[in-house]
Amino acid sequence: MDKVFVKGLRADALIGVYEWEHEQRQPLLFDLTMDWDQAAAAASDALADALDYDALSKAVVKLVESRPRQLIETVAEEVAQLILNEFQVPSVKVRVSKPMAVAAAETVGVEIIRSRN
Ligand SMILES: Nc1nc2c(c(=O)[nH]1)N=C([C@H](O)[C@@H](O)CO)CN2
Repeated sequence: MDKVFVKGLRADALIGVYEWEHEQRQPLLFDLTMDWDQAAAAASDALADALDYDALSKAVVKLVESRPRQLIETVAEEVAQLILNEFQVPSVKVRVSKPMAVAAAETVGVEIIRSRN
């Protein structure tokens, strides 16, 4: 299957289980990979036939920054469901990195793959 991807998408989120994390926004970075058949877009050269990665990226940042959450697992699931339902994508891989979470690590995170029923 063809893919559309977005790498290193940043959203400044209220995210975490600790008290300070409920008040201070911190960056989350998203790597998103969507299954998407490119044939129609390539033939028509029309954005209407493509998966618009700009619109998708803006929708993801808006969702992530909209309200506080405790776990990055929750964020990953919500982002996956948004992409599946709002952009009619058959399958998506969502990788969420939280670079400020563990001082001794470059980054930590979770990765999920979800498909439409
Ligand atoms: N699997 C997870 N482990 C932890 C999370 C998380 O979201 N998922 N969150 C925290 C804290 O918020 C941490 O990031 C603060 O540094 C701890 N473990």
